[in-house]
Amino acid sequence: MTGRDVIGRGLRVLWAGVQHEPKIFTIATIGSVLFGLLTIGTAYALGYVVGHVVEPAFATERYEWGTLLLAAGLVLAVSAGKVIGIFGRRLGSGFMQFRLQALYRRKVTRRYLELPPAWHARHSTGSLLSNANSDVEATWWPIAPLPFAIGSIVMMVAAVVVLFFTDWVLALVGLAVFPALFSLNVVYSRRMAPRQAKAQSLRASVSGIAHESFDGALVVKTMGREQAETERFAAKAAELRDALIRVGRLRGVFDPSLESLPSVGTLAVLVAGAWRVQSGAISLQDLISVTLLFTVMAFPVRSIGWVLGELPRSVAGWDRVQRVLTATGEMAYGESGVPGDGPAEIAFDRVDFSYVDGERVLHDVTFKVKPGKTVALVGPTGSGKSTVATLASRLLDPDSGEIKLGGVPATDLAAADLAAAVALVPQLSFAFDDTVRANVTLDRLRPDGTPISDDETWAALATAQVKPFVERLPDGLDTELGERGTTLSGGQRQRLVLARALAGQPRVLILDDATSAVDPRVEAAILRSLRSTSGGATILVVAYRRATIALADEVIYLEQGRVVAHGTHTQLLESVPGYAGLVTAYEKAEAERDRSYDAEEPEDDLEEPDTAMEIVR
Ligand SMILES: Nc1ncnc2c1ncn2[C@@H]1O[C@H](COP(=O)(O)OP(=O)(O)OP(=O)(O)O)[C@@H](O)[C@H]1O
Repeated sequence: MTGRDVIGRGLRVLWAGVQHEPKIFTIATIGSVLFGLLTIGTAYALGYVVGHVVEPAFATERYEWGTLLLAAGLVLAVSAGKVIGIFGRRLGSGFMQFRLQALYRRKVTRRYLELPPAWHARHSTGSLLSNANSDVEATWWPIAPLPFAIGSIVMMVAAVVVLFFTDWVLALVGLAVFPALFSLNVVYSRRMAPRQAKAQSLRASVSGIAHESFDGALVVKTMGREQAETERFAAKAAELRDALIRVGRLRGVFDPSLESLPSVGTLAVLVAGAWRVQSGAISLQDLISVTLLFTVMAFPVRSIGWVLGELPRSVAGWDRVQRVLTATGEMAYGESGVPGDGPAEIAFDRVDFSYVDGERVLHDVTFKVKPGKTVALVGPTGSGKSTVATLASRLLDPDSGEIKLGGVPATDLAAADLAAAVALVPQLSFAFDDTVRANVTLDRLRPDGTPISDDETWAALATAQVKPFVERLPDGLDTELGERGTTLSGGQRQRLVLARALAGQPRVLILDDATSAVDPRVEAAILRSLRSTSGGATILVVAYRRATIALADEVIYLEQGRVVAHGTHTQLLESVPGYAGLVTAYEKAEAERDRSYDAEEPEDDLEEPDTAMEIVR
């Protein structure tokens, strides 16, 4: 992108911002123009004071009180006007900048949530954070000095006009200095563009690495990778440092030039002005006014540089924000609901799916889970169980074939209806830094529009076998869980997340290895409790334990993305050698684990500990 493009594009970005906040922008610009014109007024008012008060006082050695008061009034009036101008400009600029930043943060975050898991898999958390923070800030940084810069341009034009009325020679000095100032600002921003873009993208990389290191802190520590990880971060941080130094160097060259140009103008005015005063073409008052004009204008004119100098960063930020806002791939939702109430049927019909082009993960998957039934998905690792669970909850869409929920194609369901009807409890449980209650209810409303009550929350906690634990917490449902629920054990967190799914009274419940960190006896109790109390849900459970599998009404056995067998556990045990082998292996592993669990204290979290084992066939 060339420098000219940057200015053009940057101004278009700012124009988009102005269109969002036209009223505030107008107030800020009027304030700024007022300030600009009164800045010229200041120079001429002070010139008037010198010409009408100071000069006569030197000549006559006495004050003209009337003129003195008039001069004082003039200076005060100009200052008061400037105060109003500054107030309007600053308030308007701040409002505009912060409102736009807030608006675009919301837009970016909203878009993140709409984009599909495949998009998230391609973008690091660090760069997403950088989009929502520094990119949005960079985009709207120059909008704050924009009204000031517009006021300053008006001021420069007005100053040239006023100068022509004062003296054409001094006006020529102005005509030389002001365009030079403007041009210098333009060259500055063009040179700055590539440097700012580079620094902005490195900020995202540094943030990405930092985020990854913090997230994986435990791995880094336990694997003794602190040094390597520190070096990886240091290398990127050094690149960012160098990029910022290159930005700083350019600033170092241009800033003093921009600062000193008006002073050169002042000097030129003094030289030319002294000659004009001598030749009687202008008065001393005029010379003072023009000299002051160049001095007081130096500061506002810098605002043009603030805008132009930051435009490249703004454009770089805008491009990165737009990449998120215009990213496609989100799912289109229909407008249907899941018909009727109570448990809903899940049906897969000839479903093919691939994450990456050409690498098919599911082949021709067809099965039905009748309303209210519990079906276990069983298969070796990588056979596609999680993929089926993810498709069933419509986080992904199949390449071909169809998935129906309650007889309605999943793609026809409205987003809210889908979320209300289907709950997926994933392998990785996530808890918010909030209370137990907030984590379970998520402020959701029941179908009749009322909030989920405490009784319902307790019921969900009981079904998830975590009620006794929550009861023992110091503040019960009001207990704060800390960041990501770090105050909970893995099993407690999994059960809390399950309770969250249950509290929404889903009609389809999909458990993707959702209780892996839970004692097998508790897991069995959960499933039993789910079947007897939730009553309203069809359950699809990715299962790894014989006890869980045996609890299901039916089993779907997957191998390499294909449904190899579908029937009861007993039928499959007898007729499918692969299945029998896998379940036997699970059983052996469980026996090992059971021995270790038996050696520990018995779990007292079970709601119905005595019956939990009975249901294990
Ligand atoms: N996000 C992804 N991108 C690309 N390939 C993926 C992705 N997720 C899973 N896969 C691939 O899809 C196949 C099925 O994975 P899936 O997670 O569904 O299997 P699974 O049966 O649940 O395995 P496990 O029992 O180990 O959890 C695997 O070959 C896996 O490598």
